[in-house]
Amino acid sequence: MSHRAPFVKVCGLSTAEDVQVAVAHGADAIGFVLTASAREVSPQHAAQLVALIPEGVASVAVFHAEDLPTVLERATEAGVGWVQLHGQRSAEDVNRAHAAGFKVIRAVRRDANAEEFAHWGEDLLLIDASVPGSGKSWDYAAVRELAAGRRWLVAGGLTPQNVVEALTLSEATGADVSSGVESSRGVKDPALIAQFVDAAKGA
Ligand SMILES: O=C(O)c1ccccc1NCC(=O)[C@H](O)[C@H](O)COP(=O)(O)O
Repeated sequence: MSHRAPFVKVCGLSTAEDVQVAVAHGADAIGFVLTASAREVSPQHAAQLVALIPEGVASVAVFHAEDLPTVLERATEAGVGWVQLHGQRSAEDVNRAHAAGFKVIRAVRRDANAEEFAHWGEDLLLIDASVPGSGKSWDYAAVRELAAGRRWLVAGGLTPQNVVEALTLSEATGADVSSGVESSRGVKDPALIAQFVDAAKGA
């Protein structure tokens, strides 16, 4: 792990309070799920929350199976600066998102083929559990060599309790959380968001 404070992204937010708590505690990125999910928000709703995010904190729209034209349309409507691409993707998708003015987090499953771990031009790689947003943890040390030298986020099953260990084991640039800061599926708990960001930033 680098000696710089880890990059921390909190994902699947849907209320002003949750955004404000994450920002106040020093989150580097806030994610809005614009794909089918218990956490899905409309691009219009996301736009209202993006307006609360100060300059210097990344606003991220998260997608799964959507094609690039749909990604770009929804992300533009939401007013985010970044897109996070899960699902079957190509280097061309990354290029097209860049050409449209977005920074890109490309998400890969921890058990993806080795070629998917190659650098396709994304700004950040995110290495996730097999099912994104499922809250399932995995062996965070397993991809350390594969991802060495990359800027990447560890994700999947992180909590305020295990994020420091995950960052240490994985040597990732940062961490991403959703389920681990929820009181029930899709419902964020501001106190858990604060605990997570504090813990990760102290790592
Ligand atoms: O959150 C979802 O439901 C979701 C659905 C489809 C694609 C991505 C989704 N979420 C992405 C994330 O929240 C994070 O990148 C990551 O998977 C966090 O997972 P976890 O902390 O285990 O919930």
